[in-house]
Amino acid sequence: MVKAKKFVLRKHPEGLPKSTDFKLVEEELPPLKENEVLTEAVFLSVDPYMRAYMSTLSLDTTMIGSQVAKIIESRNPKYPVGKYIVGQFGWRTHTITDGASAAGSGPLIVLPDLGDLPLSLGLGVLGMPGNTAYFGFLEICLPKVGETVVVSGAAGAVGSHVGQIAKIKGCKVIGIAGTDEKGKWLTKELGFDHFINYKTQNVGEELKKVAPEGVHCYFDNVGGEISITVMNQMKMYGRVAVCGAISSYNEKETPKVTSPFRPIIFQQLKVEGLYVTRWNDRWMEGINQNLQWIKQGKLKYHETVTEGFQNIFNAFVDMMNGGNTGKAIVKV
Ligand SMILES: NC(=O)C1=CN([C@@H]2O[C@H](COP(=O)(O)OP(=O)(O)OC[C@H]3O[C@@H](n4cnc5c(N)ncnc54)[C@H](OP(=O)(O)O)[C@@H]3O)[C@@H](O)[C@H]2O)C=CC1
Ligand SMILES: O=C(O)CCC[C@H](O)\C=C/C=C/C=C/C(=O)C/C=C\CCCCCO
Repeated sequence: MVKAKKFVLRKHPEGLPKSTDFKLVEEELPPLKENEVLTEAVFLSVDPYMRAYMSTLSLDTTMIGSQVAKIIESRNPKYPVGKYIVGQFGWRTHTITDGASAAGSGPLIVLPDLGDLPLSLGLGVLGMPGNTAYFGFLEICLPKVGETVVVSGAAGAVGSHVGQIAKIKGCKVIGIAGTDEKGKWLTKELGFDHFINYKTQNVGEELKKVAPEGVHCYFDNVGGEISITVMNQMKMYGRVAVCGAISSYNEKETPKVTSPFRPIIFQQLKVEGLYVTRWNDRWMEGINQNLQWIKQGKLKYHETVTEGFQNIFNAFVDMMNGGNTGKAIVKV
């Protein structure tokens, strides 16, 4: 009999989540039924959406999240033992699934052969964040060669990926993030043209200096005043991809911000929200293109790894506080 360990939500958090909002429990798993497989987590993802969803999750249910898991027992020929899958199984060590009804949304996929690349990329550049960057930027910002692109949350899983795709597409790229170390990584390693530290610099003034021509595309991961500031400097008919609003996830009420309607109307901006499951039917298109760019050396990835399933809460809060560069993951 396999005993799974899992974190359940004990309390809806107020502000930044606390470890006491969760409880680590064990669950005895039953024998497999026809078509079921037993999986064992090897890497787990921690993502900002988890905080956005927490207030709607039922108490005493397993905290949501995706993981790369190894199939360790199988009664389903589609998922043989030894294969690795990406599944929305939540914060748990072992899971029984029949594939068709995988927990959560998003496709349950068998990881393609990644050669020497780490399996954990299935949670980052070759998974949901990578497809968010690929589809969210290319399908909504519709970048053109020579255009100026601004990315907020630029040093994170999605933002650092968007900026690199923008460089691949021949754009000038300005990243906004919260530490100078992140800025150095963006400009020296990833080829961003400029960096603005929103914690220590005046975003509006710095943006005017590095983009006097104005901004064609804004890929927004953070929302709030940063975004209004960028939108005020956008060119006529600029495009805004609204991917996330992490600046508000820990707030009880949606924070009051300066109205964005003046730039939206006067600069006739196209502002479009996105949710990556929109492209579930093209999932492998994004993964394959991102994989090709990695192999060509055009797309670099970085992971901030926390060791130990028991430390997943720390990994989550550390990411929410800006402790990560690139994709934040937990290695079991
Ligand atoms: N719409 C969709 O389908 C999807 C949306 N998202 C969204 O994209 C965004 C980025 O996600 P992801 O790349 O996974 O996360 P990241 O890897 O970027 O990690 C979150 C980062 O957000 C930054 N941050 C935290 N608080 C604030 C704040 N108050 N103001 C500005 N920046 C802040 C921190 O970096 P720093 O040091 O710069 O502060 C932190 O490292 C999130 O908003 C997420 O919800 C992600 C996936 C899919
Ligand atoms: O179980 C689920 O359905 C979660 C799906 C996770 C899956 O991996 C696919 C997509 C993840 C999308 C992430 C979206 C975001 O991060 C943005 C989420 C919420 C925005 C809330 C804005 C609140 C403003 O105050």
